[in-house]
Amino acid sequence: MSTADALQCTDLYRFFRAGDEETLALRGVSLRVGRGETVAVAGPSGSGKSTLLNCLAGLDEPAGGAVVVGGEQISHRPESRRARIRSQRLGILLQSGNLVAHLSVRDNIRLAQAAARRRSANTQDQSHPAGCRSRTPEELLDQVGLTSRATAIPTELSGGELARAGLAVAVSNNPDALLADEPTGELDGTTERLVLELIRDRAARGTGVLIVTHSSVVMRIADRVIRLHDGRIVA
Ligand SMILES: Nc1ncnc2c1ncn2[C@@H]1O[C@H](COP(=O)(O)OP(=O)(O)OP(=O)(O)O)[C@@H](O)[C@H]1O
Repeated sequence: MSTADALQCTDLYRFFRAGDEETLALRGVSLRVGRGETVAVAGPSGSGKSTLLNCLAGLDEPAGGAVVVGGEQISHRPESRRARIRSQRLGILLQSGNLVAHLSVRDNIRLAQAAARRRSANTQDQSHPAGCRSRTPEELLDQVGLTSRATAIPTELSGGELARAGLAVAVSNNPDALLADEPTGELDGTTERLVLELIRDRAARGTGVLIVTHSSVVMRIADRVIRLHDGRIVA
């Protein structure tokens, strides 16, 4: 098992240009998330939180700086390489959801695991990034309390069930790092606590967790809170 941080970025810059207008969404952001650590990222609307998460996930390319996941650089790499690193080393929970609409919850988990295995086979990299074996779909369904909903498709699930199913898929590859954008935004108190317990359990198994959030409950369970303002870390 690598002793590298779960996730680290150095001096990230990201500009957006619309017509004559240029927005500096990230201005030199550096951070590290250790294995087993949970870090919350907070900040006002427009401070750069989603842009940061997208760059960390390799879904967006920073203009400058570097992102390293589990010891492997994901930034400034061809999309095929970024996709392989995402699939093997990252769990990503975006507000837009991470489930394939026509597949059952169980098949969504199987699909994510098969993609990670296929990419491992292609690169001869058989390591389990976070240092322990991946859970089976049945174990993951049990853990998120969805055994009885295993064959349901996403449109048949409640908001809380969708959040739990999304989390099961995001951690199904036993990721080095879990990146979540407002994972509890729409949830009632009970479901929020359950989702946070599951995230904490994942951290206890060695995954580094980074959560973009406005929730004071999420900030309380985090080991650290990073505050962004105007594309910079201010605390
Ligand atoms: N595709 C884009 N084109 C132009 N500007 C963008 C684009 N995406 C983000 N921005 C700008 O970059 C800045 C940071 O946006 P970002 O979405 O990262 O903020 P945020 O902190 O996630 O906001 P919120 O809490 O409202 O989701 C904002 O000024 C935003 O308008």
